[in-house]
Amino acid sequence: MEKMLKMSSRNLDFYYGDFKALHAVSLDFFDKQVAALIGPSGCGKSTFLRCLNRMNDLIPISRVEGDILLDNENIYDPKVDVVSIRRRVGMVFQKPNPFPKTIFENVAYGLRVIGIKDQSFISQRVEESLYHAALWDEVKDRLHKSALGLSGGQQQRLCIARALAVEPEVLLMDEPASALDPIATQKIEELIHELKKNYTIIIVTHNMQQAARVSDVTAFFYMGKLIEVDDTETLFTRPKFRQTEDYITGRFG
Ligand SMILES: Nc1ncnc2c1ncn2[C@@H]1O[C@H](COP(=O)(O)OP(=O)(O)OP(=O)(O)O)[C@@H](O)[C@H]1O
Repeated sequence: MEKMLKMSSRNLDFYYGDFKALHAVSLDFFDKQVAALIGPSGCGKSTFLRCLNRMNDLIPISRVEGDILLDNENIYDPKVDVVSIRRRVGMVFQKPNPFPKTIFENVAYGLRVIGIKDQSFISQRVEESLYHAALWDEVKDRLHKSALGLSGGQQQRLCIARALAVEPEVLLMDEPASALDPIATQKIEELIHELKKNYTIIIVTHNMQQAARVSDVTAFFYMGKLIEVDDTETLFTRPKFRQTEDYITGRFG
């Protein structure tokens, strides 16, 4: 099947004040694929991820040069509405960050923000989102209890449900399992496998086994540069560059 280009960065430079954190990164992401971003601490993975839904706009000293295209439209074009970009490109963070509200209200939150008032529509979307985040069975009898009573792994799946509720096209995940135990991590990995049937997923991970398990393509970053991107299996078995090989064989990082 022909892969469809969903998102891409073109010659992306990123600065925190005078510090250049990304150097001319050009990278393509295809529809219904999982891409993993790997590399040693500080290489710019999270910075790059946050550029993809303009989360870095919130950092006053930051500056972006180059383009990021979503369905061929530059998301940094001044005409573009940032809120609509963040709706289309959802994000899940390293530490589960549910709001101190009920499980139901956490998932309904984004729908209320965009002005949806129809209660039966909201209820239906909450149920669907929890179902797609593989959490419905565990919470269906306690929807109106606090989200803070859930386990860490459940909270992270709740955050995924919250992101799914507004029907994003792309899902960004910044080390979504690094704060979780092995069983909760496995559930998140299985979930990623299911979600890629409907979404483009881009995941930052420190865990190379995880990248190998969940992703179709892997991109290796080093010191703010994209060194190499390839099919995950190829990158992990026949990397083209010395730095990639050194990293994946554990010589540094
Ligand atoms: N808000 C900020 N202000 C200034 N510099 C920053 C900021 N955030 C990140 N940096 C710097 O930008 C570089 C890239 O950081 P980034 O967090 O993107 O790396 P990373 O590869 O995701 O690292 P890690 O795996 O440790 O999370 C680092 O040198 C970091 O110190």
